[in-house]
Parts: sequence; C-alpha cells; structure tokens
Amino acid sequence: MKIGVIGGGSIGLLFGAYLSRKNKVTLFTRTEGQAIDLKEKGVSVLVDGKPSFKGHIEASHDFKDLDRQDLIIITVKHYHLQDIEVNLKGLPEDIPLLFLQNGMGHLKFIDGLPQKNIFVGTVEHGALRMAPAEVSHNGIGKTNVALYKGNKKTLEELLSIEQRNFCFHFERDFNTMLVRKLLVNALINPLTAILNVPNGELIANKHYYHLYLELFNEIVPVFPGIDKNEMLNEITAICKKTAKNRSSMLKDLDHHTETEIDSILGFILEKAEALKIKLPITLAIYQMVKGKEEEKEV
Ligand SMILES: NC(=O)C1=CN([C@@H]2O[C@H](COP(=O)(O)OP(=O)(O)OC[C@H]3O[C@@H](n4cnc5c(N)ncnc54)[C@H](OP(=O)(O)O)[C@@H]3O)[C@@H](O)[C@H]2O)C=CC1
Ligand SMILES: CC(C)(CO)C(=O)C(=O)O
Repeated sequence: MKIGVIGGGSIGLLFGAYLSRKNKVTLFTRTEGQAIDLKEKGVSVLVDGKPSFKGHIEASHDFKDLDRQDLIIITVKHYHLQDIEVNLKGLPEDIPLLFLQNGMGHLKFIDGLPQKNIFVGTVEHGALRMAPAEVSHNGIGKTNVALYKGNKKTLEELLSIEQRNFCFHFERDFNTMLVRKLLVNALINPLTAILNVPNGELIANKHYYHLYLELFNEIVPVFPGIDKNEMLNEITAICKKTAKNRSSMLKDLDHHTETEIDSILGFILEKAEALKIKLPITLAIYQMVKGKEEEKEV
C-alpha cells in the first residue's frame, strides 16, 4: 500500500517509520532540508531511549506524488491545516484521508473537503521528534480510528496492520471517540499549562484537584452522551499514569510554540454557546492560556 504522511513532526515521523515496515511511505514535509535528510537517512526510532529500528521512506517538500497515494495521513496541527488545504482540495476525491489531530476544531475544516472517504483518529502513543530524521517513541499505546464519512472498507488494509508497539483499533462512533479524548485534553492540558506542573500534580495537590473537579463538572454537561463518573475515572487514571509528564500544552508554552487551545477549550466554548450554556471557569482558563501565548510571543 502507498501511504502518504503529511507533516514530519513527532507523530508524522512515528507513523512514517512504523508504517514503512510493510508499506511504501512518503513523508510530505514543510521544509526541503527535512525531506533531504529523510531521504538520505530514513527515520530512526528510539524506544526507551535506545535505537530500535530505522524506517526507510521517500520524502518530498513540494507535495509531488501526493495524488499517487492509496491513503494520506495528516499529522500537522489543526492550526496548520489551512496551509495544506489547497493540496488536499486538489487531490482525487477517492483517496481516503485520515486526520490525527487532538481536539475537535479540525472537523469544520474536514467538512470543506471534497474527499468521499474521511477518517479521524486519536493517538494514544507518546512521540517526540529528536531531530529531523529521528523520533523517540516514549509512550506505547494504540491508535483509535473511526469513519467520519464514506466507506470503512477504504481503510481496511491499514487496520489490518499489526505490529509490536504499533496497532490500530477501529471505533464505531467517531463523535464519542473524539469527545472522550477532547475531555482528557481539556482537563489536563490547560490546567497543567497555566499552573506549570506535571500531570500528576492535578490530583496530588488538593487545591488543584478542586479546580480540576470544578472544570470537569462545568464542561461535562456540554456532552450529554458521556458517562460522567466513567469519564472522570478515566481522566484521573491518565493523570496518575502520566504523573511525571509535562502535558503537550505545557511543553508548547515552554518552547514558545502556539498551543492547541482553540481546538480544545475553544471548541468546547463554541459548542456551549450554541447550546446556550455558560462556562465561566472554562472561559477564564481559555483566556489564561491565550494570555500565556501572548506573554511568550508564540
Ligand atoms: N506528539 C504526541 O505524542 C501526540 C500528538 N498528538 C497530536 O498529533 C498532532 C501532531 O502532533 P505532533 O506531531 O506532536 O506535532 P509537531 O509540531 O511535532 O508536528 C507537526 C508537523 O507539521 C509540520 N507542518 C506544519 N505545516 C506544514 C505544511 N504546510 N506542510 C507540511 N508539514 C507541515 C511541521 O513542520 P515543521 O517541523 O517544519 O514546522 C511539524 O513537523 C497534534 O494535533 C497533536 O495534538 C496526539 C497524541 C500524541
Ligand atoms: C494525555 C495527555 C494529557 C498526556 O500528557 C496528552 O495527550 C497531552 O499531553 O497532550
């Protein structure tokens, strides 16, 4: 199978490397330099800090041959989707697309695309780009995939790929799948980013835990289909399991990079407004993260 991966960041490199073991992968990068590096060296994957394997891939920065892929996986952040819109809109309508962004802000973008078969996914792996052609697989999880529109059959080959440390799980309902991940990120990411603490502190510090519960109780009515207790237990278990980790939003602020707040709390605030639900705590936390971005001149 010919798989195109757009974006040579942490997730793009991770997916490119693993999928290249059984498929012909081309990574579409923003810069020419990274494409040259990848073509020369392949992608080196580290697991537990040690070299694990090398993925041999093609790479291109001018998006040549994007229309020759059997599947395209999009791994740029939601705020960079506009930059590749013209490339996606120019593709044949029957090429299946798989979007792996956190949050739910990307759904509006997807609705504007002509492709007939579109999938969305949530990634439970932890990955970090160490160099243009090197990625560290820090947390081994799975990738959940659901059909957003079209025919599930177009992704069956990808779903059948089983590899140690890298597997796919098909979810029947894209909305529930994305909302559950959204709630995890809505609780952990903004609070850890503002408070400048690792994930576990949200549970360990009784004052932060109080704030965490207040935020959860305010947001959860926006998603009536979600089992409240089960969801809270799931998020709390993730805080404990990743207690020492700094969330991706906190890392973004550390690195003076734009955060995904608009696709996470911004999306929830928009949805609440449409339902005429007021979310004062969520709005305050959203503004604080936006303020941090401004302070850090991201
Ligand atoms: N990393 C992780 O462990 C996890 C990430 N996710 C989600 O996956 C998504 C991607 O995350 P991640 O990989 O960490 O982010 P990164 O910032 O590491 O990667 C995004 C990549 O997109 C590239 N890009 C931006 N614009 C373009 C463009 N016009 N053409 C081609 N490439 C472009 C960037 O290129 P350049 O480097 O040149 O700027 C960058 O390499 C996010 O939504 C994130 O929340 C979900 C779960 C875990
Ligand atoms: C699950 C969590 C919160 C782990 O840190 C994450 O996905 C992130 O940091 O974006």
